[in-house]
Amino acid sequence: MVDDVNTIQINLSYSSCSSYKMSSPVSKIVRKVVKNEEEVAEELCSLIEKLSNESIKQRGSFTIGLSGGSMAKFVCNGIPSIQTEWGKWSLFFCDERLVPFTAEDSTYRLYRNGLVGKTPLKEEQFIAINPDLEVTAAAKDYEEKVRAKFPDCDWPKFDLLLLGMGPDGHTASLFPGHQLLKEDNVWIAAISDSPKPPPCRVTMTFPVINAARCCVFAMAGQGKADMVKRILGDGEELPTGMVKPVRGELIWILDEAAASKL
Ligand SMILES: O=C1O[C@H](COP(=O)(O)O)[C@@H](O)[C@H](O)[C@H]1O
Repeated sequence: MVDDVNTIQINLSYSSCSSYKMSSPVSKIVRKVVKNEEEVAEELCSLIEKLSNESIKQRGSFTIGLSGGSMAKFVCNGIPSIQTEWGKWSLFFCDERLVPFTAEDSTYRLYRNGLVGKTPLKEEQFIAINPDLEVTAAAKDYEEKVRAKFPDCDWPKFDLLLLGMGPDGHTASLFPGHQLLKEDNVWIAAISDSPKPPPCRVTMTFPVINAARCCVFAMAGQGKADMVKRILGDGEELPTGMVKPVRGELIWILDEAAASKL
């Protein structure tokens, strides 16, 4: 379990809304290195268990944002065994590929297949995109769905966002050098020129990500080591390095291989 996580409550407020300033420093950063991929999943899932129970105790619900790729594997393998009040969860997507739910690369599909039937979570608890819409309409529609869960907010305050990091340093569908890195008007943005296929996606914007109570990166393997060093060691301002929760906590869970160049 992440050593310092017990102090997380210091940063929590009871509201589900947040204000946002681009330049605010991150409140707290925790870095945890474990042995291997299996331990990354265990560490991540104990953290999810702990934060879900704290959120439910304090606010009566748990709001979590999911990412695709390797994060889905960690979560789907590990969380079926945690102890939590599953009925109080709402699951959102930090980003999603605009493909049918039957497509291999649909992130919703990964989580639905991995969690519904294997946990008490029900399909209705997933706040998913409408993949039949054109990309700008899909982003607008998804923002409306998220706003309905966070009424009257400037910026929503998710209890936990699970984020990945691509080999180019992207996170969610926020890619290096892309104009969306500066987007601070909308909660959910459309991207139709993603350098990583598929080209059309919807993504949470940085003000939403950085308003969360807690953001977590979890990764394993030598393939992540160079980029981990560039972000955490050299402090490069790539999208992953721009995740700086304003009044929240930032947690990195790495295996020894991913941390090997730090
Ligand atoms: O395309 C995406 O990639 C990132 C990173 O995935 P990973 O497999 O390299 O961990 C992921 O976080 C994002 O949700 C996804 O759309």
